[in-house]
Amino acid sequence: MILTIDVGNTRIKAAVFEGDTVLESFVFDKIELEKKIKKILERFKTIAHLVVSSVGDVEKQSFLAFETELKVYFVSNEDSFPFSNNYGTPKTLGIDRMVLAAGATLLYPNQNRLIIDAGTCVTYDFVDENNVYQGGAIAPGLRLRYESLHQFTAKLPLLAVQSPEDYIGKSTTESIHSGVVNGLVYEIDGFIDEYKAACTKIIIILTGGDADFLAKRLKNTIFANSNFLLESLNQTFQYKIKND
Ligand SMILES: Nc1ncnc2c1ncn2[C@@H]1O[C@H](COP(=O)(O)OP(=O)(O)OP(=O)(O)O)[C@@H](O)[C@H]1O
Ligand SMILES: CC(C)(CO)[C@@H](O)C(=O)NCCC(=O)O
Ligand SMILES: [K+]
Repeated sequence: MILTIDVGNTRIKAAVFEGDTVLESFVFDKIELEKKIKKILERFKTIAHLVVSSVGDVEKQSFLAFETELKVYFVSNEDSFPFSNNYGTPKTLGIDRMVLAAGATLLYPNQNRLIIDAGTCVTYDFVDENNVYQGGAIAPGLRLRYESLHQFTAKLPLLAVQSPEDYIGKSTTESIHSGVVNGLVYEIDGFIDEYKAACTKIIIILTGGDADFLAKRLKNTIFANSNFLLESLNQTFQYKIKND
């Protein structure tokens, strides 16, 4: 049994795996980290590995504290991955993006794949049918868009995410909801259309904290899987064990 942990820019996500199956998943704040891990380990006594991928600012020590009970493994850019990397700056490619690319490569062998992760940032990652990671895009996430409008203007209020009634906003709040939600939906549909035009066949995976909210609003029919990063982390670790 393994415990996978994804330290994101805002929150932490974790899941317990037995083979390829998720037994349970968790979301929590950084300050609760050690307490939550302890609780999970008490419930799932046969967890032998803690597998961590982190783009956040959590100290390694918080995880290393558990080394007396199990093996702790941090996924890094130095590991071997199931794809070859055509990114111009592979050393600065986010580890979350590498893990997503690895998961897509292993779970959907020899197909074009686009992984869209709608979290704090929205990232787009493309791995082609020859298992070459080609790159993608980084854009501000849903909540970040609301926060930036408020923070970098004098007059705009900070709103909570809400579905716009229409693309024509008839008030300040409606205009913000339309600009942020419709804007992001159009962006994602626009990217999907570009990739679909370039590839005759492509698998598209939508994940991250806003995946479900966005999936229902897209013109393109996309299956959302908010656990895809954790599943990919599990796959990446299994791949490492097999290839060591
Ligand atoms: N309690 C919450 N805190 C923050 N974001 C939330 C919360 N609930 C829902 N969300 C939504 O989830 C999005 C953030 O997604 P997610 O939790 O995947 O980000 P993250 O933890 O920063 O991970 P990553 O850095 O990998 O994107 C926000 O845009 C927001 O709309
Ligand atoms: C883009 C984020 C912040 C998304 O979590 C992360 O993947 C990251 O810090 N990336 C580094 C830059 C890059 O991927 O090229
Ligand atoms: K993200």
